Amino acid sequence: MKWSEISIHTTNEAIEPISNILHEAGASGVVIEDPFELEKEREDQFGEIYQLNPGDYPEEGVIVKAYLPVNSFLGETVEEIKQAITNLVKFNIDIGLNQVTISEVNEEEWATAWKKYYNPVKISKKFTIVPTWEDYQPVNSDELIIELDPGMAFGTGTHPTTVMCIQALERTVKKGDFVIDVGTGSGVLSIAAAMLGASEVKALDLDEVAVNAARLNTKLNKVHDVVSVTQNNLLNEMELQADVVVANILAEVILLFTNDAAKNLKKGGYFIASGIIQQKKQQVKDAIIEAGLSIEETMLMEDWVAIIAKKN
Ligand SMILES: C[S@@+](CC[C@H](N)C(=O)[O-])C[C@H]1O[C@@H](n2cnc3c(N)ncnc32)[C@H](O)[C@@H]1O
Repeated sequence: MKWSEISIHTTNEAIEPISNILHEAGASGVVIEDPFELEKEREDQFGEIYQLNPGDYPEEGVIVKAYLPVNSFLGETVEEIKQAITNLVKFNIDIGLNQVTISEVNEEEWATAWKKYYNPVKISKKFTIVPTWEDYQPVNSDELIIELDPGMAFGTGTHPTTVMCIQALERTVKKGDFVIDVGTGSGVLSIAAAMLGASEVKALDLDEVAVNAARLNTKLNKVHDVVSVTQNNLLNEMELQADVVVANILAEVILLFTNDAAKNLKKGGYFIASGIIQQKKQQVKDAIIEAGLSIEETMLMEDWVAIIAKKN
């Protein structure tokens, strides 16, 4: 697959809304080139010094980059992104230079581009995500480490929607549980569930690239005996009884399978739904309640919402 890199020279203030616009437009990940990164102390946190190239960073403002698949919608998508960014001015957000450039990258370049910006990150009480090419020494003896090579699949583990899912899994998964992960991407949530003590995890994704990446990552983290990865459209044809169903997919997609999520849960089981923008929160909550579940908790991180619901 060919990928296109969209690069936006903007301001610090606009990073978050622009990242949201890019995610909404289907970008698999967003990279921020902020000159502040060059100054930042990283040694204390991870015991390592990172080699960053000043040539990659703008002198002023920040550059937000994202990767979009080259397909027949690309032109429209880019126009929508440009329009949405320009609209930010109406909300008094300073978009700075607002220089938007598009360039094509091939698969290999895309994968290596990620590696430059992807460092170990402690994302919850228990978990630290470490890219496979980093040599990381745990800070605490009870720290759980997920090694990841996201490859071309979504899921570096550090996106707010993923972080909230992992935090929700920490609260809901018990030893011996059966967990279903809908839209597994790199497999990060399935790996986390297995490390939290689940005895069986079913990872599902429609995208073959994700299925392969998830299989690779489950082996890398030595949880492949617990996690099975299958190509599947949402929960279609599934008649299972899980303790936890977790899904980090956009609200529009969650709305398509809230009934199936409820059907595939045991009594007392949890549905963790993430990837929801604020504006869609109520619609998703209504659908979850309509499916017979009760809302236990609503989490919020950087404008993203995750919901923990229970089957009573
Ligand atoms: C936002 S990513 C989440 C990846 C990972 N679970 C995480 O939390 O980082 C959403 C994933 O859902 C998958 N997906 C989208 N539509 C799907 C569908 N209809 N059935 C199964 N998977 C789907 C995508 O391929 C992608 O890997």
